[in-house]
Amino acid sequence: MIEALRSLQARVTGAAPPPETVTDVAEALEKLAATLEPFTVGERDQIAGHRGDLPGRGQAMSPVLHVDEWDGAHVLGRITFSRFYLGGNWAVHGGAIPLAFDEVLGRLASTGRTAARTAYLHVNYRKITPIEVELRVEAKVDRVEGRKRFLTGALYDGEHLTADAEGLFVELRPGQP
Ligand SMILES: CCCCCCCC(=O)SCCNC(=O)CCNC(=O)[C@H](O)C(C)(C)COP(=O)(O)OP(=O)(O)OC[C@H]1O[C@@H](n2cnc3c(N)ncnc32)[C@H](O)[C@@H]1OP(=O)(O)O
Repeated sequence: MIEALRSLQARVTGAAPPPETVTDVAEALEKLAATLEPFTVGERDQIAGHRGDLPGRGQAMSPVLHVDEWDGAHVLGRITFSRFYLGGNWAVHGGAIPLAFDEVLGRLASTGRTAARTAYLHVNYRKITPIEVELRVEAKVDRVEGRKRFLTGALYDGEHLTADAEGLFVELRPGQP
């Protein structure tokens, strides 16, 4: 279902259908939304974001990270921004890149440790990040100071660095949301 939704997002973004097709698609989507409405659950029980066994944790918000290496200290993986993430001139939208970094660094920050939240995320846009190209993602934990975890990450198109990020993730105290 989530994979189909990702595909739909990319198709909708890249399409210019005739008005009758727009109407048909809109009706079909409204029907689908109505089909799911009776199955609305609380956050704890929803599928999206909670299925570690599915690509992208089963959520369609950020692009899927395909993991090649992952431990408590570093991540190596691959990520492809579909057309859904198009900003302009075949470059990924500037807001989608921090989204991807937050997903990777945020998960790494909490791997094998108490959960942490993003306190800040600084992103440098070095070159255009292309749409529909498999990119290499690298991330690591640089240092831990008490509750503070400092992580860095980078996105590469081949040998070209397209963006890098530095984030602070603060360990949550018991009862902190
Ligand atoms: C499975 C999940 C995968 C995806 C995960 C993605 C992660 C996310 O996106 S989380 C959502 C986005 N983030 C948020 O909503 C966080 C909102 N902010 C907060 O909840 C709080 O401000 C929080 C938890 C970050 C820190 O608050 P609090 O626990 O009270 O910490 P606090 O005592 O103020 O600060 C702790 C230390 O961090 C430092 N610090 C906190 N915020 C910052 C900041 N923005 N910049 C610099 N330093 C900071 C403080 O100076 C302090 O340092 P020191 O111990 O040296 O004095």
